[in-house]
Amino acid sequence: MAAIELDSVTKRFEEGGRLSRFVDSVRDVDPDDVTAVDDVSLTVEEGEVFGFLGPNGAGKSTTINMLLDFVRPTDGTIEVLGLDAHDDSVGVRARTGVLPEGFDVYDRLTGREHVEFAADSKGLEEAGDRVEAVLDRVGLSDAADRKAGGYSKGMRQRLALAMALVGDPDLLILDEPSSGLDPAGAKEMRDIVTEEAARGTTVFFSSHVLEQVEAVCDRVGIMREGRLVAVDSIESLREKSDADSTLHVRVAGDVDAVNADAVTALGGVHSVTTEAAEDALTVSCSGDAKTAVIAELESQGVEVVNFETREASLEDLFLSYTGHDGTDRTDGGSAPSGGGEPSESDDEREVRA
Ligand SMILES: Nc1ncnc2c1ncn2[C@@H]1O[C@H](COP(=O)(O)OP(=O)(O)OP(=O)(O)O)[C@@H](O)[C@H]1O
Repeated sequence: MAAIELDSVTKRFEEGGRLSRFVDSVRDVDPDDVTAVDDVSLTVEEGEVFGFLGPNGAGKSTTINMLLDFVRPTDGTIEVLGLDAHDDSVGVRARTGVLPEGFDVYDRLTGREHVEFAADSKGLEEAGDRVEAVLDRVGLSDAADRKAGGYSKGMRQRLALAMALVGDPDLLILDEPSSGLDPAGAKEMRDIVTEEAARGTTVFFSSHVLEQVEAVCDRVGIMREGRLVAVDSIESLREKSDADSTLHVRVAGDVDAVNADAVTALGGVHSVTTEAAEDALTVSCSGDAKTAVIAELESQGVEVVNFETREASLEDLFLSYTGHDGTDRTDGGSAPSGGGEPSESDDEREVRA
């Protein structure tokens, strides 16, 4: 069963406040409205660790808020853990642990009282041992009876994680979970995500810290201007991306004898440089062009001594899919139905913005 199912979900925030009779009769949208989420369809399977990425303002928090019925979609349907996100929001929240972005503490309550409060809101009875266990798990046992107003930023974030974890939720929604954590805290948070996944919990994980995402996620979805422009495993996104991999090839004999123009002419190859001193050439190419490069060298009778590849980093991928490197990948490659094709021109979007 799917843990999260979004079907053609759109969320428009009405900014203009104009009466509907003044609204454009064709699109029925006030040009001052903000389309935070635009016709997004997405399925996250049970037990998956799913990374939700996108630049500032892409629509990630709005999507998360719709899963929890804090915000209602303008169009489309949302199911969480097999329940309707709106009609069964109480049931969804009882089985979901949430670490919200920008969580703040109640200064006068202790850490323990915060987690007890979270346990109470999830309807857990006699939760004392479970509260103790999650405080221990996030490394707050020693500080549990101190007022949270005196907690450091990292301790507040650990407390938020403890509140999300109490009651062994079926779904964990983590919005920027490593914010404020030092490297050791970020590693502990990753370990907790991995442990939760091993116990079968679905984790929906939004973050700007791409190494965190790469370390823990099975698949990622990339949002851009409200639309889901790619959904896949990081490995597949790498294969399909325009972001370059680098192939460094050492050859036997004179590298200047290589027909570099023929290599450059191969599909997916963007540049070739030769280094005579090292008898090597460096090829910048898309992930799936590397085999063709080696085959071309062999067909020229060049003996390949060895080769190394450097894959595009997740940051390169992110930039290539969100267009922040100057390219436009709104074709999405692997975007699911409703997520890939642009539904309006850039001009229209400028008018809206
Ligand atoms: N309550 C609201 N009223 C009006 N516009 C809103 C509201 N909430 C979000 N928006 C707008 O919707 C768009 C998407 O915002 P959202 O917070 O979902 O982005 P995000 O991807 O979570 O960004 P960030 O990474 O900065 O947190 C933005 O243009 C934002 O200004």
